[in-house]
Amino acid sequence: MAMASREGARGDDAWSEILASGGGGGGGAHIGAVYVRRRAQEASRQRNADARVSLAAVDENRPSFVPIRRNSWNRALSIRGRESIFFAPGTNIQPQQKPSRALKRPPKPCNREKNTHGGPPDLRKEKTYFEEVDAFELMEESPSPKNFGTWTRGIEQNITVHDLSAILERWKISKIARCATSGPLFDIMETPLVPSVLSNCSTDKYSGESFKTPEKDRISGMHPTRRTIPSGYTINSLKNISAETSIDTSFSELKIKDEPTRTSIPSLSGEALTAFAQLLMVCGQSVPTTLADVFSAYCTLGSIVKLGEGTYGEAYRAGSTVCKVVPFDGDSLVNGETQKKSEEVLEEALLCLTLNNLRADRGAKGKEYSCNGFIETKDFWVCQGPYDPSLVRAWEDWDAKYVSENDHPNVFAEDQCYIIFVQADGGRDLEKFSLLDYNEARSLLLQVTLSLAVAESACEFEHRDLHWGNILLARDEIPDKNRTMTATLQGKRICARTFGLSISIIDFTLSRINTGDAILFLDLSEDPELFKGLKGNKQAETYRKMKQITKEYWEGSFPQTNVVWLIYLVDIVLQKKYETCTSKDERDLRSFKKRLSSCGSARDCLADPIFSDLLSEEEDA
Ligand SMILES: Nc1ncnc2c1ncn2[C@@H]1O[C@H](COP(=O)(O)OP(=O)(O)OP(=O)(O)O)[C@@H](O)[C@H]1O
Repeated sequence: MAMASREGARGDDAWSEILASGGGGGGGAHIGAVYVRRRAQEASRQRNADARVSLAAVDENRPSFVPIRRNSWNRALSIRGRESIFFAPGTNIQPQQKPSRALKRPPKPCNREKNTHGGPPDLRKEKTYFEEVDAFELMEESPSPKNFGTWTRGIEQNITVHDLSAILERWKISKIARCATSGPLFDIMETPLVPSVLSNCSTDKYSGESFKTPEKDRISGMHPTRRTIPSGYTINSLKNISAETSIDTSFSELKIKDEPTRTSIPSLSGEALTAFAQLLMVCGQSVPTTLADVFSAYCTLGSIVKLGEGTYGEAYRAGSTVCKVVPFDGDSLVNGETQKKSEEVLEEALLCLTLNNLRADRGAKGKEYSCNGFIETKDFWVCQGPYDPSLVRAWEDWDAKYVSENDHPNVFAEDQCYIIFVQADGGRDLEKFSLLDYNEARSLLLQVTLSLAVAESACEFEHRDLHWGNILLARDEIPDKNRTMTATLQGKRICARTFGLSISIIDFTLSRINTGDAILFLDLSEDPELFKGLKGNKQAETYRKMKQITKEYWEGSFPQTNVVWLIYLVDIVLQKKYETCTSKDERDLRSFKKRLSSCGSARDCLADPIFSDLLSEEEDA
């Protein structure tokens, strides 16, 4: 079974082991809270079904790879409401059970390490936490948002450094409080404690086994979950907290009022903040700003170009960055869908920040795990107000050329809220990108495999939606066939030949990750439509394979879901082909695909002979 091989291959010298033994497993991970990004019924299934039908079939006799025109019907999926299951390190979790429990008050940040791990209080954590808050308050003293352009952050290549640890800590506390007031949607469980690696997403050393999310097959009797109450939490005390701190502060209370510079933020001692307030905090803002203010920090408004669209977001090029604009918290349907809520947007931001932590240029040197294959999120902004005319113009230009499936931006209310994800420009998505030759095809496959292997080993990452619209490619302007990229896997520096291609994986809407303190995932069982795509359609079949693998236990760690997307990717390469594709190339790719089906994780796949001449190991990082 996949899990067995995953565990079996974990060792001190992962890379040698991979080379020698044909691969290891998904590696260890951390344990924390589980948050379900739960989807609700959709408003416009039919629209998507129609689109699916129209584009799915390439050839009647051949399985289709082709999703709907705008990449996939899952674009129309909604994430509406989340359940939360908290569990302590070492816990075996059981799906969907809500036992009765009493919870105690959450400790303050300064006590958390002690309370959770039995060690001394970690004052460093408290310090960084308050540094984050201080930084935030300094921002409030900064020039008014009206003079946004003068702020010393987020502009062009400047990257805002977020204290993920502090953000997660605050988010968790607030989340618990929110859950406590909103009914029995979450569990807290405790088993013997092992250290947690809060928010570092395995960039520090850990011994994989200690931090692994419990596997489902362990749950069925072998290791019955001991559900007890972690110290410091009771339902009643949580309710008290939320009452004390007005956790139900409505969004309207936080909206821009007449005074633009300072919005009152719930007191720090109260711990809990609304998701909207936390989102502002993550963005380093006291109040929302305007779309024009954000975009003019990156480019002149006249130069904005729309690059692509999804159900939730419109991607625009702004200078050297790409800004993905996602409306949220509004009542109106957008593209037939309910808008995302602040909480969902906040959790997506946390996921992006966790993946950012894997980047080689972020955080501590000598990381155990690093890779640059996930799109870099440079910043986030909360905006409110009319859709800027410069964006409307860019939207209409794109529509004239490609015919948008999205609603015209004039549907948005004048006081609509938006989150802007400021990302690196990853290039063109695979759907539109033409590979030149077999080496580029292998480079694509290798970089995706390597990125997944690192993230899967570091933080139990599973993308779960890696269709061709979610892989971006860029080719070096000056081709250098000897170009390499490096990644770190369990402390070993790996060098991979790229043949001048670089890939970026985007769109983590369906993804699952273990931040070290929390598991973020989407409960796909709430969306049966996802699994009803056309028979023979490669993408639809891939969702169904994931369902088989996970047995609908979506909170669990199943690195094999990464493998099925790699198999899908080989199919795409075989289908797209490239001019110089020979029958030998095709044969090699087909046998690679066959071998993939016996892999249990992306890390297993990395050991495949198809990559062997492209990979080398560097001296210890
Ligand atoms: N960082 C980026 N660099 C270049 N192009 C991008 C970038 N981000 C997004 N795009 C373009 O915009 C398109 C839509 O982006 P994305 O998939 O993130 O939107 P979405 O609304 O999250 O989609 P979904 O409906 O699947 O949730 C992509 O397929 C790609 O063409």
